[in-house]
Order: sequence, then structure tokens, then C-alpha cells
Amino acid sequence: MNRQQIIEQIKKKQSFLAIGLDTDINKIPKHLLKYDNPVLEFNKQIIEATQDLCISYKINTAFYECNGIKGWQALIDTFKYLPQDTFSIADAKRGDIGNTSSMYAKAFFDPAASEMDFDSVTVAPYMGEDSVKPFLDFEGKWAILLALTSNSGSHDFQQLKDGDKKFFEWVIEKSSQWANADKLMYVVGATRGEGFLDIRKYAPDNFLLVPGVGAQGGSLEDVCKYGMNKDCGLIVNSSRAIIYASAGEDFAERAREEALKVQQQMRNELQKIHF
Ligand SMILES: O=C(O)c1cc(=O)[nH]c(=O)n1[C@@H]1O[C@H](COP(=O)(O)O)[C@@H](O)[C@H]1O
Repeated sequence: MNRQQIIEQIKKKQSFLAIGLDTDINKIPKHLLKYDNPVLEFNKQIIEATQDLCISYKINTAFYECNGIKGWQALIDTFKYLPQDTFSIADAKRGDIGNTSSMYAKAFFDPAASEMDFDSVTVAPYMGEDSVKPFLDFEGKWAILLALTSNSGSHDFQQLKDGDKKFFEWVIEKSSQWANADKLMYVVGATRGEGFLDIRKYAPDNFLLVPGVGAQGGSLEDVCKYGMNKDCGLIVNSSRAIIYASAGEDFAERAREEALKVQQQMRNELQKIHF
């Protein structure tokens, strides 16, 4: 999905919500355990209940990788179940020396090799240009670079100052030379409030993937106030607050209710920029 198509989906659905399929077998409703692949069944029902309210699904691969072959199969099958009109994110946080990154890129971008054809992968920028380039070399695909994350550990490195800039500002400034806003997004935690102003100084046009509303308590209002640009420029993720709204048989219905609340807030924010 390209930038224009993302913007069209935002306008059409009046939403910039990504639902995070951080599906933990220990947290899903017990009645699903009778299925051959309970994680897949859970994901299917969540997707069916929410797809008109979100523009994206973010699959955090850790929740699948930890379950070995069955987990990886659930990842592939969930990928295949994602609606065509949603932007797919493999949240794998990869990045290694060039030839290894090429393999990581193939794992998510080359369906002939892996059966998966995600629109994007999250990438850790710490190893620099040659570790990110292999993801950018795939035509029509996106790399989503970690910039200023939502967790307390973001202070350890990302917010250290060198000269007139913090480390995350160096990351954005430098990586902007590798690709433009049609291929590169940045992760910025919803808990960063006015920190979005610093991000927008260096990335005025890029879409930002913003996790941290819902369970981590980030404010959607602040994210929009400080981070929105004329194209919206935001894909805001919520995982646990939506997918685990109920542990009962009504889990999909309750997930829809939670997604709807977020979507309605997003619609109000989009009206402010006349979307
Ligand atoms: O890259 C991410 O998606 C990410 C970056 C970040 O700074 N903070 C963060 O929470 N995430 C991911 O976003 C999701 C947040 O989940 P909830 O807190 O349950 O909404 C998880 O999949 C995290 O791994």
C-alpha cells in the first residue's frame, strides 16, 4: 500500500487506527482452545469485528515466534487473512549487517520465499545505513524505523544529547537521506506528548507509527495536537486495550466497541484538518 492509498483509507474510514494483534495464547478466551489453531481463530474473529474501523493491523511477531512452528504458521495464516484495504505491519524490529538484513526483508516481503508479503517491517536503526537499506530496496515496501519509543528505556540512548541534537533526532536526520516519506516511517511512542514537536522538526512529512495509547496510557489528543500533519501523518496503534477488552465469548464484540471509541475520537481529530 503506498502513501496515497494510506491517506485514502484514512479519509474513507475516518480512522488512523492500527490494531495490534499481540495475541497471547494465555490471554485469549478459553472457549477458543478447542480450535486447531486458537491464536488464528482469535485473530480472525478480531479482524472480522474491527476491519471497518481501522486502517492497519500490526502483527507483533514475538507473540508468534515464541510458539515455534505452530506460532509461525499462525503468523502466516493471520497475514493471509488481513483485509486488502488495510496496511500490514510486521512488527519484528529487525536490523543486522546487510546480507542478514536482506534475509530478514525476504522473510516479510517476499511471498515466494516466505508466503508473506507485508507492506512494512519495523526496523531498529542502531546498526546504521547498510542494515536498513535491504528493507528499502524492496519496491513498494516500507521500513518503519524506531525513533523515540514509548518505554522508559528510551531515556537510556534515544534521548542522549550529542551536540545540538538528541540521538533520535540524529537517527531521523541521517535516515532521511536514505529514503523519502514514501518509503520511510518512524516509530514514536504515544507517551511522548510534546516530543512530537521535535520529531516533526526533522520529519515533517513522514507518517509516524504511534504505539502507546490504551494500555500504556498515552494521550491520543496530545499525539494529534503535536504530531498530526496536513496528511494526518499518523498511524496510531492499540493492542491490549482492544483485543483483550473481554476474555469471554463476547471478546470480538467488545473489541469492536473499544475500537469504535478510538475511531470516533480519531474522526473528531480528522475533522480539524478537514479530512
Ligand atoms: O514498535 C512498536 O510497535 C512499539 C514501539 C514502542 O515504542 N512501544 C510499543 O509499545 N511498541 C509495540 O506496540 C504495541 C503496544 O501494545 P499495547 O501497549 O498493548 O497497546 C506492542 O506490540 C509493542 O511491542
